[in-house]
Amino acid sequence: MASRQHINTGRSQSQSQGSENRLFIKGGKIVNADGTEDADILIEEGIIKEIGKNITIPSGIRTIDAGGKLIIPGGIDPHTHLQLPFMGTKSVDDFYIGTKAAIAGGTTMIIDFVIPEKRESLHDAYKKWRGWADKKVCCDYSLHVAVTWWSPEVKEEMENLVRCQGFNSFKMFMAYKDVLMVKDHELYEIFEHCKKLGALAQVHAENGDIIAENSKRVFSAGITGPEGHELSRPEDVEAEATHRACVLASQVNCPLYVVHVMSKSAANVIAAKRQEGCVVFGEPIAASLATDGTNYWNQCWRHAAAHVLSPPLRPDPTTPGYLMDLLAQDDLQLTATDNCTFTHEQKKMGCRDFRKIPNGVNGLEDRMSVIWEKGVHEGKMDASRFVAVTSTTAAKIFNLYPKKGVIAVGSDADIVVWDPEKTRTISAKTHHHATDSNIFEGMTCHGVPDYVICNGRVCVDQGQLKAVQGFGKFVSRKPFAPFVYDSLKEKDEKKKASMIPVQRSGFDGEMVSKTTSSKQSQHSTTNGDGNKPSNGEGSQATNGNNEGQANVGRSNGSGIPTGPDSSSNSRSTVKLHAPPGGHSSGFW
Ligand SMILES: O=C1CCNC(=O)N1
Ligand SMILES: [Zn+2]
Ligand SMILES: [Zn+2]
Repeated sequence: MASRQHINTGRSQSQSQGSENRLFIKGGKIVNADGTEDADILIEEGIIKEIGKNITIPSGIRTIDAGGKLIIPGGIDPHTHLQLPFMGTKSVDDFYIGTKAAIAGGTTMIIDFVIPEKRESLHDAYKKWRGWADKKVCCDYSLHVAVTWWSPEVKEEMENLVRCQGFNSFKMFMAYKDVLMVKDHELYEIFEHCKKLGALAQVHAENGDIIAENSKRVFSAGITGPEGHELSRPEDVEAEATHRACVLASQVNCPLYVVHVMSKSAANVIAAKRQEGCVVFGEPIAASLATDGTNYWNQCWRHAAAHVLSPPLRPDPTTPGYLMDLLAQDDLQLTATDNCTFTHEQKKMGCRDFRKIPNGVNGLEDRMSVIWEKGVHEGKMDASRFVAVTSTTAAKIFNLYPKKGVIAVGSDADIVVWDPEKTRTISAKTHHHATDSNIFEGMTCHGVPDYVICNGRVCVDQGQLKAVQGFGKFVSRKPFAPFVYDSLKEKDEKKKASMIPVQRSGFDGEMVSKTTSSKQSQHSTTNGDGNKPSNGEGSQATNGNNEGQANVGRSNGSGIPTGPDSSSNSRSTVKLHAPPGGHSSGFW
């Protein structure tokens, strides 16, 4: 059970006054990511003050009877795009409507994205987004910043945002060529800078160059409908970029977060890299966990276009179940929605050309119920894992924990009384989004919030939505999140230990003597990074094949670097083909 520590959250009494600044929740089963507990909860001034069985109830306090229900941390959606100017229009869920819809479904915090245009100051863009959001949000929110271009000024602004404005995450697009996309060498430098700042690097992982070429060819072949969207960016294009981002990040040992994982192939890349010991997090979204790309071939254009987002949903109908399995076993780590909604009128901008269909779907209101239905009710995960993937892990990754993401003394009173047996059928006719379609239309889900409490204010009251515009606050975040950065230290040390230059006797190019001892001698037959020289690299010592025995992932004591760090798994020593002179595990 989460430690019960007191945390100063900085929210003054007036901010959390709300309809009741004291609340008592009795009779429920508390579910945290690390366990469950039958206990009551006393809330005062927006903070969880006490958890236990025999709490003295102050007089005049409102009591919520949570008998037979679960008490879970409010959902945290770490990936939304509210009122985003995009593709010649603007997403219709703004910071008021979007956060109201979020609360209706049991989400009590969002993290949205500042997306500067190329050449736009990151700081100016940040101020713009704060101006849009602060007066509208119904629940607490935070922001990531997208790095859509690279220059010394951008580098400096990133540092200022981390040190002075409370940011610890930056997103880079590998797609949207010429609009948002950055190139590999820029990614390398941005990752290196994120690592130095103690920030998390997020990527939209699709190969933008391939998409640009494919889109032209698919359209020229006469395919103008939404099916062209998926045909132009099949899952290989997502998986390739996912792998490339992992390789780039590991060169500089930068922690990586892959947003909207939409395919089996990309998910497998993340799972494999995590097995190798890379610090990489995978974020499937409600859409990819509950529906699929066969919708792009629906006879109804409106239906098909409503499902257009990037990366696209995959036509393999087994994808959602596969991604949910990986999420249940922590090969994928947490869920979001990429909520970026457009009406049918807006989607019609692409009625003759799929490349012009505004990309984006809903999810904010329905994520919690959809994940409960497809994950818990279908028996793939328990309630604690549900809490982890909908709230706690996001709080830990983005350094909001334990202020957010846990039912613990001192934490914010962002709490949901969850009825696991109640059902609801999702429809655009009844949802709270501003859009006129819902990609989960007609889906009946178990798992419905009875009460949703935001910083002590009851915002869903026995199923009735009572969200208040402007009640939410911006939440800043510190760098070097322990959950992210603590596991990097060991890899940093290992690499430092292996970055030893080879000492050589002379530069006259004479054949050096064969190594006689197991440790690297003064006259080694290996090149600078400890590998056997191959065609044209280093001295031409001929020692037969280039193969060698190596303890993958562990220093072998001589300072010769080894392959990908697999120290985190039980893999034994493996026979490696010495890389042709490049570092197989990267260097930093
Ligand atoms: O990356 C993004 C931006 C907004 N919409 C979308 O579908 N993908
Ligand atoms: Zn994206
Ligand atoms: Zn997005």
